[in-house]
Amino acid sequence: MDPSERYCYNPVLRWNPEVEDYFIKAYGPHHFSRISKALTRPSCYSCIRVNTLNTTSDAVIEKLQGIIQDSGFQNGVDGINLNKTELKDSLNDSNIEVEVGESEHDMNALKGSFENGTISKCQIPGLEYVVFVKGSGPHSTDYDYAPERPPKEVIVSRKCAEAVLRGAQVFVPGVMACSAHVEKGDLVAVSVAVEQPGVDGGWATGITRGTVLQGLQTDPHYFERSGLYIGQGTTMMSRAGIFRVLQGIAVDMNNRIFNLPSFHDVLEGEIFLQNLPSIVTAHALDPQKGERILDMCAAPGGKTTAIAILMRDEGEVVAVDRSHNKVQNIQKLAAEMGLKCINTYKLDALKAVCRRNESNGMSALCSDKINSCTNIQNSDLLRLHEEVSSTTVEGLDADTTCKEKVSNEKGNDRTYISKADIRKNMRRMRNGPGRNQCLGGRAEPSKGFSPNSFDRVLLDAPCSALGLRPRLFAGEETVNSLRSHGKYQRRMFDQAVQLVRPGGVIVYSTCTINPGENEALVRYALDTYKYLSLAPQNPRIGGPGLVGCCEFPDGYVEEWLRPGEEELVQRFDPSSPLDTIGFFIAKFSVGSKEV
Ligand SMILES: C[S@@+](CC[C@H](N)C(=O)[O-])C[C@H]1O[C@@H](n2cnc3c(N)ncnc32)[C@H](O)[C@@H]1O
Repeated sequence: MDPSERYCYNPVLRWNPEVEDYFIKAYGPHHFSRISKALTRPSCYSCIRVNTLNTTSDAVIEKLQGIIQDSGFQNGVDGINLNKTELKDSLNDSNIEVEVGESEHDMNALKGSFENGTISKCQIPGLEYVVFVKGSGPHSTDYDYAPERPPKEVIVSRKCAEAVLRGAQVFVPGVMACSAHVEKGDLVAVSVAVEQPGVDGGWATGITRGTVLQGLQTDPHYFERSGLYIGQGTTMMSRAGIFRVLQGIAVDMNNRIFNLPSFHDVLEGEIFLQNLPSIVTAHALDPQKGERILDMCAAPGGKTTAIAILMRDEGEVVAVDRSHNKVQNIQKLAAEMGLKCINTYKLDALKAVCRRNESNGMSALCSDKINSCTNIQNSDLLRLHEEVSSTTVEGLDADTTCKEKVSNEKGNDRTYISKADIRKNMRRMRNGPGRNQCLGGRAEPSKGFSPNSFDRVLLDAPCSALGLRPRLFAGEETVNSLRSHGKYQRRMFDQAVQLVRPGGVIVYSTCTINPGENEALVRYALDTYKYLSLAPQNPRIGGPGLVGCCEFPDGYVEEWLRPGEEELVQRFDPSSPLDTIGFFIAKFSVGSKEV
């Protein structure tokens, strides 16, 4: 095999065959293949939301420029220097039709945002507080291959590789296999073990941790790893060390396929790394000062804090999540950003509505102040909740569903102190103690809220996360698991509808490309609740939704949007010039519930 075909990054995303058929019906074969390709790559820029209550975009840009200079990025070491033409080309390099009218205007504003340099302000009206930092890639890497002297290699797990593509290092737990005789300081080619179809019809990588590689075709999964090389690095310990210690950096990645500056733990309280569609979601909700807002699936709090800042910290944002630890994370983020209007609760969003108990004469004990029920003994309601909960998909828990801020970098608790760590500590000293140092309070449980008690509700639903990038494998979702996600989301939406007041607003969003969790939810909402209508969103930079329906081999028909509805939702296509994650936003106006 030609080494240039083997030692390169050209992954093909694998899907469950039925899911692939379904998506091909939805998008057409060429468009779906572009989406699949785009999903294997990270977006070409980092998107930073500035906390306008504490600072300004200009101040943040100045600080980030200093940090980038300190870290050597600007010296071309990491290839981040913005090449205007390159970037404009990458934004234009698509066959996807860009929507017209307002959206085209916003789209041009987005392109314009990149024209001033490496770090730039978003030029979409209203989003000037969003800052973009341009990355680069894909770069080709010379792995110094010679027929008799194949490069020393390290194979990493898929999760590790996805984190590396986003800018992380290779940590010890991520290493699956390594060449014999690797010593500290060796240059190694890093490839990824991706799931392959197994004999039992499932998927498996088939590589046991600790496998010795010879660099020969007899190595396990040699041919499958063709085109799955994610860069070159220097080992920070010997082969024996890598498989003996439990943590630390195993490979310092110094020759990456994609270079994206990492701003984790930088300027805490002043900025938040957030995907552009998530920021747009908060705008679509259009929260007003003094209102009472519910964020039903709020952790880690990215959209909660964006909403609170749009409200200038005036009013109340009730942020709930079913995971205790995740609720604490929202509290920490709110404290870090200095936001006072956020109240957090641990609550299963499927049980978010509490009612007066009319059947046994007991009154619901709802706190007048916060309308949060602290006690409820309605057996009928509880039974209903049990039924609803039983539709929960196995494994659809907090950790697997909130993938927007995926943390694969398990090895972050490392003992090795790199120059990067020293720089980080210096920055911390400059920036104050930050999120990790501030204590989170207790995650107060809630038994739910009174019907009609919120002006606006955001349901950023747990989903299949099939829009997240970069992704190297998509075979785990089946048509049935996708349908289960849809059922779960409809049950949550039912709760949202009860909690919002007449005249209020519901925004529903997901980070998946699956129409069954997007357009089909909108169809369910409009057909079930006649007093709901789709509302226009501002800004609108995403594309139109999918119109029509899909008939499955088992006869099930999934209905999407009807003509005229498509321009009222925002669908962020990962293969479009915006280069965002796959995302979907629908906004509903709530009419009189009496009808
Ligand atoms: C997509 S993430 C939310 C991201 C968040 N809105 C943000 O922007 O930072 C989905 C969240 O839903 C939570 N979740 C899943 N099932 C839930 C349930 N039944 N009740 C409440 N939260 C749930 C997960 O713990 C996860 O944090």
